[in-house]
Amino acid sequence: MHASYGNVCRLPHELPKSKAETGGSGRYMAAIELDGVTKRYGDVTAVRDLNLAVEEGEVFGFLGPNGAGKSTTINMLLDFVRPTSGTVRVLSRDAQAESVAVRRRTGVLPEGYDVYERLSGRKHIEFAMRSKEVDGDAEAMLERVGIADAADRRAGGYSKGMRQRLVLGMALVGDPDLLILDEPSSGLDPAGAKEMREIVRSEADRGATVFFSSHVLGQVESVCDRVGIMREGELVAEDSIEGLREAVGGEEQLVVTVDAASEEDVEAVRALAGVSSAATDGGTVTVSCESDAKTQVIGALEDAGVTVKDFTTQEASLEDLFLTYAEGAGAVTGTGTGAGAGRGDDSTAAADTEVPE
Ligand SMILES: Nc1ncnc2c1ncn2[C@@H]1O[C@H](COP(=O)(O)OP(=O)(O)OP(=O)(O)O)[C@@H](O)[C@H]1O
Repeated sequence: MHASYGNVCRLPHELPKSKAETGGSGRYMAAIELDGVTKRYGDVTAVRDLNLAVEEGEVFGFLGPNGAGKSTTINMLLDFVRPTSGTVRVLSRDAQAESVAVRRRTGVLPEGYDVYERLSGRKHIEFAMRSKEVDGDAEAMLERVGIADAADRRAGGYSKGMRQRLVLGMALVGDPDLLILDEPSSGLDPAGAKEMREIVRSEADRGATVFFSSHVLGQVESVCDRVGIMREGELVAEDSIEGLREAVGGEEQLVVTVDAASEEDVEAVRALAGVSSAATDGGTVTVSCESDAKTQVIGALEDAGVTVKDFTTQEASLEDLFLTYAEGAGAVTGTGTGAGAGRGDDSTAAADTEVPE
């Protein structure tokens, strides 16, 4: 059995104090800390002066186009690759000097993991338990990842998605403090992708840190607390998705369906702070505004006696943001004039959109 760590990783600068400080102690609790990390392969600088901190209990999405340095970063976390300069700490330990201890507390789902063709799923989980020196219920783990029915079949006969589920089960063995998932949705059907999201959230809820790379931005958007975007070896963005939206100055477009609205009604909306424009055709009111002004817009219309039947919003999707940061495309405006990428309303934005390569 061997693993190849294909993708992902990022580094931090400043931790949000709300989650990073614990119990008034003032101590930052970082599960991953990269400080001034550079990795060169001959003339190629795969990672350049990377500073990144991922908090304990955080779900962090590590994004970037091909060749951005994600895999190299992940490999440095696991001491499969050593930095040319800088320091890497994982679970408060030195990633190089204490790599065995780090790996014991870390569950890894590598990209392109090869299963033992002749061993059953159950044997794989039992193998992971022995490696981690933990006891556990292999059957229950297979149940959790949705392949209990195939527990005693040879993994060589598993489909791609079943193999992915199996390797996820192996990563979850021993309730690791840190989960590193490289393209975890790869090969999964929509139900499997949903289950994966639920597992990621439940792992975070029990206190684990989840660091995962993905090109499926809908998945990232729905599960990550923060994301980091790598470009040409450098971390070009690190924030919550909402924070990235604000950083690129994106406004939202609010389309309100009403019984009837007059120019006078719309004037009240235009007067609100955070509203840059508003117009009506009588049956709908279209407003460009800052995200937190939406409630006031609806309120102002209702105060003016207008009956609001429905409304939709359009905002920059993670795909828009990704293209802005990773590809250096034009600014995201949230009104359809941004990076040329798709957008949707709040309920459908960026669902399972693959990053263009
Ligand atoms: N062992 C190596 N020898 C030489 N160059 C390498 C090696 N590993 C990575 N590189 C180079 O470092 C850069 C970053 O590669 P890396 O695999 O970290 O990118 P990535 O973001 O994971 O890409 P992808 O999304 O395609 O997996 C690339 O230019 C790559 O060619």
